[in-house]
This record gives sequence, C-alpha cells and structure tokens, in this order.
Amino acid sequence: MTHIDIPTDSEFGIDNLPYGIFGTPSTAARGGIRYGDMVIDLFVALGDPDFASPRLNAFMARGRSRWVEVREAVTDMLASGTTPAEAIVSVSDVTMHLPFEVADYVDFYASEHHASNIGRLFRPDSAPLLPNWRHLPVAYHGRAGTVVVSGTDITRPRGQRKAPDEPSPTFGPSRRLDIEAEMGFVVGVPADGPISPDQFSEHVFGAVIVNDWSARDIQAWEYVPLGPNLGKSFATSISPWVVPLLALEQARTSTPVQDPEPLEYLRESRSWALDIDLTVAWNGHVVSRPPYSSMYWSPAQMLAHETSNGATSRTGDLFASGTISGPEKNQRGAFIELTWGGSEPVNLGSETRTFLEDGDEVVIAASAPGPNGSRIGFGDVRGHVRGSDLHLPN
Ligand SMILES: O=C(O)/C=C/C(=O)CC(=O)CC(=O)O
Ligand SMILES: [Ca+2]
Ligand SMILES: [Mg+2]
Repeated sequence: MTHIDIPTDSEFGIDNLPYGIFGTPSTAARGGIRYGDMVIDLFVALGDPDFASPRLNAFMARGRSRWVEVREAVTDMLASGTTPAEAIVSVSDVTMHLPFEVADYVDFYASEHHASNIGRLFRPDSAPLLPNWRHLPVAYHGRAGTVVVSGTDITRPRGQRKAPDEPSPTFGPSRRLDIEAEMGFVVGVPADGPISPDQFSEHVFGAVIVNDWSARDIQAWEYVPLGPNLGKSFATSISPWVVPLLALEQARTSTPVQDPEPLEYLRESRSWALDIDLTVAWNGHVVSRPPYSSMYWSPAQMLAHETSNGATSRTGDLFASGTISGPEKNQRGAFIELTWGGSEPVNLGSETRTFLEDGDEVVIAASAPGPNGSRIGFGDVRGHVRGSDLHLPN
C-alpha cells in the first residue's frame, strides 16, 4: 500500500481523476486514472475487468451510478494511501492510446466569433452568420475512423485545390493546412431517441480536447452545397485523458444571452456551458488563448439537437464544439482566422507563418476551475505535420 504525494497545484489532483488507456513495455493497453504524474492501473487496483480492455467503452456504457462508484473508490484509495504499489506507474513510462472507440463523430460550429470570421472569409458577399445559426447548433458529420490520439503524426492531405483566381482545380498536397481548437464530448450511455439538455449528464461521460485539422484550400473548393468532406476527414486528434463530467461541476457557467430564445427542446434548466481556458502553441510559441466560455451553444444543447429527430446514440459517439474563438484576435482557434486568410502572418520567434509547414508541431492545452481554487487539467493534444508521401493518382 502506497501513499502518493503530488504537488498541491497539480492540474491532475484528487478533484480531477481523468481516465485514459495506457500501455507500458510490459503491460498491454488498459484503463487507468491519472493522479499527479502517476497513472493508477485500474485493473490492478480495482480488479474490474472493464479496465482490462484497451478502450474505455465498456466502462463508459455502465452509466452514471457506476462512474460515481469508481470515482469514490479511487478517491478513498488515494486519500487513505492504500493504492497497491504494483498499480502505480509513472506517466513518463507509459504510451497513451486512443481512449475510446469512436462510434460516430459530429462536429458543431458553436462559436459565434468563429462562425462570423469564417463567414466573412469564405463568403465575403453574404451576411457572416446564415439565418439558421441562432436557431439551431449547426453541425456536419465527420469521419469517426480517422480520429487519432494525441502524438499521432499528421500527414499533409492531398486533394483538389482551386483558388478563386485559378481557372480550374489541380490535385496535390494542401497548401493551406490549418488547425481547429475545440472541445469534444463522448457519449457513454446509449439512447434510442432524443436526449434532452437536462439528461446530458446521464448520457455523456466526459470531455477531451480536439484538434480538427482542416485543409482550407480543399475545403473551400469542395464544400458547396453539402459541407466539409475531404478537407477535414483525413485526421482529427484528441487528447488522451477523458475528464469526467463529474469533475467539471465548478466549471459550469452560462452561455451568452441566446436571442432569439431557443425552441423548447433546446432549453436547459441549468446550463452546461463550461469555463475552460485553452492555449494553442505553434512550434512552442503560444499564439492563441481561446475561451470555451464564449461559446454560444452549450454541449447539452448540441446533443439535444443532434438527437432531436429521433436518431439513436451509441457508446463512443463523439461530438465536438466546433472551433473555439473568442472576441479578441489572440483568442482565435484557427490559423485562417488568426492570419486573416493568410494575409497577416504570425510571428514564431525567428520565423513567421500563415498556414502549417511540414515539420511544424501544434500543441493545444486546456484547463478549467475546480474546487477550492484548484485547476482541472485536460492535458494536451499534440500533432506534428509530415510531408505528404501518398502516391499521386495518374
Ligand atoms: O462555414 C464554413 O463553411 C465552414 C466552417 C468550418 O470549417 C468549421 C467547422 O469545421 C466547424 C467548426 O470547427 O466550427
Ligand atoms: Ca471543426
Ligand atoms: Mg478533422
């Protein structure tokens, strides 16, 4: 039995306890909880076979009463110094894996600042926000099978690109590869129909950071009228630690005033808007600090909308917020906004950038307020851009 000491200001303290899938050179991938700079092997510590699995899906499907039970058992174990020594692994000795099998992946567009900026850049001749935007959380279906864990290299996608001044498209590596800093939410308990905003915490297990890589040249040419496809489907990265909703009580806040008042099925009795601060670092330089609290639609409203037509939900369904951009320039969560379509390069020390170059690395980190002045860390999601090495079709 071991008492684990961690720094009092750790973002992975007793009030956080996020879940992930870790492996070591001697153990296969399985479920663990992060505490300070340690990972607690939950299969060894609790003997629960759900944690012998290389994905969290079985545990996530158990539901809220089991989530509370395990959280309490781990909290008691850590507080009483009774963690079995053989269940404690240093984070520096583990490889983190994709935490859950992604069932479906839907990406929203819930930031008014992002939607207005993108509207101006993509559709300069129309009003920046389309007429539906304040009535429903706009979204598109992404590609679940290309959601990857933080640390996975991102190969520059190829595709059809056509700038407005080019007479016809060409095929080749994207010249405008971008990021999107977002938060994602994962469904634990399936549903056979609508999930009202007030049922959110019965179904949603937790949250991760998302980087929705986007090839703006491919996207701009392909997206009319059906929305993004190959410009985004090549990869979406998520952080390895799933912060349970149970750790986010102190982070709950309210959305900005929603005017017009949303239709009844989108109304929350207490909002699931969350106060989460993100940072975006490009080759080690922090270029943006997007505030999640500025999002117009809450995650409970997004899930309510996505299921409002009667569609079923599955364990592992991932839905992301959409790019998080605040009102200020240094709060924009995509480089296309930060550099205003590539016309205002950002400084990275001795270099400048508009879009991503091969070899670049992007790290998005996030944290939220916890009890008694503590911070709840999400860790980070990182990705390194590799040159395109796919064959060109003839
Ligand atoms: O407005 C458009 O045509 C496209 C918007 C996006 O690229 C946004 C998207 O993926 C959703 C988001 O991240 O907000
Ligand atoms: Ca996106
Ligand atoms: Mg993507």
